[in-house]
Amino acid sequence: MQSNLTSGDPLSLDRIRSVLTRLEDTIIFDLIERAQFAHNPRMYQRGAFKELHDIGFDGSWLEWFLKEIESFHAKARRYTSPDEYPFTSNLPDPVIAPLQFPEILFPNKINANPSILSFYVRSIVPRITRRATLSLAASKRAKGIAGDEEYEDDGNYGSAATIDIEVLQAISKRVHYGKFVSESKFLENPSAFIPHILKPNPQILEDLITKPEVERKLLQRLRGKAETYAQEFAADGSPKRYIIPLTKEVEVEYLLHRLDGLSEDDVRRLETKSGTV
Ligand SMILES: C=C(O[C@@H]1C=C(C(=O)O)C=C[C@H]1O)C(=O)O
Repeated sequence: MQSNLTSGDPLSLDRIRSVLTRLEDTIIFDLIERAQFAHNPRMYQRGAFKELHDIGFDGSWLEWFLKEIESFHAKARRYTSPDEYPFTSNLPDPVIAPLQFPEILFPNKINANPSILSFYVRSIVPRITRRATLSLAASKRAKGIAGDEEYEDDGNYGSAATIDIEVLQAISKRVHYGKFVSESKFLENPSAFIPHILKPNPQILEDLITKPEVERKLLQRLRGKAETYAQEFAADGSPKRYIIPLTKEVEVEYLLHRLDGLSEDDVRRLETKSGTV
């Protein structure tokens, strides 16, 4: 399948929104898979595994999985693509030359993954694994296991972490696609944005990029998918109540730096453009 970055118009809002819709499906179905396992809070606690400390790693089980998997993906040049962002810092260089992607985005270093990881571990995992955790506790009580030993840990640390990483990568891609949305909206009407970048006004920029009807249809679509595939998520909706605002934060942050390093002439030339997407 052609990448959205190398075929057709990568700044077409319709194309970008179709990528966001596909990522919704990936996120929902991966969350359903994660919900089959108990919370397993040990996986997210730094220092909980002596075995990791013994090999010189003092992060959490999940952070170790991220480091190991993202180190390989970095060698395979995954993070040279403008739509892929790692959670791990100080990754190795690619072993083959990076692909030459078109310069679509304005140079930036925005990476919201620390916020995504924290929200996922603290808010999403406990909610979506609640049913499996309670079911595990009931089966342990039936075997005479009571108290703390009843709860939360089914030992499936490898399977659960593998799925966690798929979810995190999909949420990260979805949130950072906000950069393409912002570039598209900026080039459509630069003069609407430029005054609020030159005199930074995040609220006005957020108002300019917000499309309430798009958000309404998206949430309606998601409720339908959740009711069809994952009733336990339908009422909650917390992932989207976080992912949309964070996507917009990325959009605004990208816009705030969209003129960095440009000369007054560059800005003036942009102001005369409109509808260049
Ligand atoms: C992503 C877009 O920008 C904003 C963010 C949205 C989201 O995160 O789902 C939806 C609409 C906009 O408020 C867009 O316009 O499609």
